[in-house]
Amino acid sequence: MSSELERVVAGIGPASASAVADALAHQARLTKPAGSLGALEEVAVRLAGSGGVCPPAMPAPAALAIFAADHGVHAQGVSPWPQEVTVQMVANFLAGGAVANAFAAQVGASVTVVDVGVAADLPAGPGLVVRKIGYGTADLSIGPAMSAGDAVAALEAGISVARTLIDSGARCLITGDMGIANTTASAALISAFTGLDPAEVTGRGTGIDDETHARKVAVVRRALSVNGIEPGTEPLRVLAAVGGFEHAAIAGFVLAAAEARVPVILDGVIAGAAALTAQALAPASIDHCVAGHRSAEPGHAAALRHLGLRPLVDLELRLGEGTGALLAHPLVCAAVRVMHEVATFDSAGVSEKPM
Ligand SMILES: Cc1cc2ncn([C@H]3O[C@H](COP(=O)(O)O)[C@@H](O)[C@H]3O)c2cc1C
Ligand SMILES: O=C(O)c1cccnc1
Repeated sequence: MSSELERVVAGIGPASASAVADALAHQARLTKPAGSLGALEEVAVRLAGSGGVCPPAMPAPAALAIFAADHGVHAQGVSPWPQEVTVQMVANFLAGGAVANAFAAQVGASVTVVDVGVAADLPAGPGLVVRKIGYGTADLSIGPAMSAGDAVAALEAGISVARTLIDSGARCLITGDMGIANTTASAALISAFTGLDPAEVTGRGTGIDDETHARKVAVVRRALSVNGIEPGTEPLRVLAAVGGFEHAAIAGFVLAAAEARVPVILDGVIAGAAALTAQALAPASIDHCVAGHRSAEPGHAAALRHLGLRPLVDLELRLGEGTGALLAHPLVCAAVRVMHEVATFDSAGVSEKPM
């Protein structure tokens, strides 16, 4: 591990037990039946633990970072879309025309696009951060997708983007991705980190027929065997062998947010695969994450189970870009606002339930 990455990992602490206890006690005194806010109570307690303070800081303003990269495994015919859609969608994000832009506008989040490995050059401009590690990864079904050094460089790109956003005032980070064929790399990472069979965690991505799906499962299986990935393989080696530059960068983004005790809302299957990588490098990093939604990809549900996270929203989205996480942001804010503004039985003079 590089010294910078090591420093971030060493700086990550777990949820504060005392803030969690304070949050649970506070929840119990609010003017509502115990447990009546369901999963939102869990989120509020989680954010108290993450920040180490009760009530937790409002998770706003929020900043979305969309990490974009290309994938050599595209050559195996695992996605119905041409590779150049990645760079075209980056231009679309910068012009404000993607679904992620509409959802970010709806919830008041800023949008930063990060080129960590798109297979074409993009002109620098407002809203675009260029931290290119390469022009797409190598084909992970033939050998390692990237070198160990490139994996660390991509992790550090994500660390640096998270720090810049936090330094400029963001109090909630939201993960986003763009990279044609990245659901294949996601499935390989999820299979490697959960131990589940590729057939259980490989989905239909942007929409593929049965024949393409069977090929995609075989590609994931071959990737794991060609690269010698087994249970217990060192996490950085797994990432370099079968990950994408955006997975590595999102993992770094999560680690840096966790170090700073700023909550991260995770998006779909790509974020899930990246969060498994972050968990393998620093288990406590997940204490600072909220699962924004559950995507339709089967690997995402598997990743969330392994992360121990309960998704807030399930709208059968299967888009990525950060869209599911953006939609969850107002729910996370509402959960925290309850802790600040709702009266207690004492303060409001409301009778408590007799024992
Ligand atoms: C127009 C378009 C916009 C997207 N926005 C996100 N994705 C999503 O789909 C891609 C992954 O699916 P697969 O592995 O099947 O290629 C990623 O780029 C992901 O961000 C998009 C895909 C397309 C086509
Ligand atoms: O789960 C996701 O985020 C997803 C699913 C399909 C395609 N792209 C992203």
